[in-house]
Amino acid sequence: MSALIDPFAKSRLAASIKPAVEVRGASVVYAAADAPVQALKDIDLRIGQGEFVSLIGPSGCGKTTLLRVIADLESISAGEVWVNGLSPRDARQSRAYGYVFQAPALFAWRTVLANVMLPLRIQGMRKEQAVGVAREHLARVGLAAFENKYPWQLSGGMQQRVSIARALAFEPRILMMDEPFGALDEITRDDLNAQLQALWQRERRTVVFVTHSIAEAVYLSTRIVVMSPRPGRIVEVIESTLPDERTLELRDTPEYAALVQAVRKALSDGHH
Ligand SMILES: Nc1ncnc2c1ncn2[C@@H]1O[C@H](COP(=O)(O)OP(=O)(O)OP(=O)(O)O)[C@@H](O)[C@H]1O
Repeated sequence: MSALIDPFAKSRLAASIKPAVEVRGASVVYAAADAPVQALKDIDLRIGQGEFVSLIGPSGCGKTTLLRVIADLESISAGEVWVNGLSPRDARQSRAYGYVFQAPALFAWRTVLANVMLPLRIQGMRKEQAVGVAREHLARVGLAAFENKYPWQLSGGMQQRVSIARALAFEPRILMMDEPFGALDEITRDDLNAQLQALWQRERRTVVFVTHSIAEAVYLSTRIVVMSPRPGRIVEVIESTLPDERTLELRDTPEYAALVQAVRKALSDGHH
């Protein structure tokens, strides 16, 4: 049968791609002074290479915990986690992750260029090479002209772009983003969403993205993981029907509205 008319060709291809992240039956219980807190319960999630996956759910449902478990910043109480076929610890040691937090976390006394260079230098890269790599990544987020500024001389949105350049500079295979645009105004957020989408288009890196915004999740993701209130469980995984190439105008289409509706419904189902 020709591949062109083989109805299962696409799903077979997807199944053959080695997963970037595999979480099986994972639970996290935090020890607390009064009673233990079950943050995650029985999470099963497989993320393919090059996917853009958002985690969305009510405050305190364990989104950050799940991101931290994948990135080896938190350990699981039960289950298994594999990243590129390695344990999260081995993946971290092989520098699989780039991490972008809600606050830009830049060093105020270092220039923009020096901030982006820092992890490269810690990794042992020669200074001249680190300058070149840092400049290249600053250019990709549109900040080439700002390399000699200090973080406090930049707007919040520009600072967050510096953090993204820093996370991408050592070419991580997986970009972990924990509400990176949550503290920004809506216009800046739209702008950075469009830039991040274009960046993902170009590089097709695996992204795991935590957000509270349904609009942001639908605009950016290839799949949206909807979580329930604590203990966090996966209520539904919604596959995007939008084309890979997206512009902000796409948000006015019926397909976009239908996805927003589906996420809203899953969030509400998770509460019951
Ligand atoms: N170190 C810790 N010790 C005890 N409890 C914790 C710890 N870290 C998180 N928790 C609790 O675990 C639950 C999940 O927290 P987490 O930060 O993962 O949720 P979240 O979905 O990212 O929340 P938000 O959207 O508000 O950022 C919360 O109830 C939180 O209070």
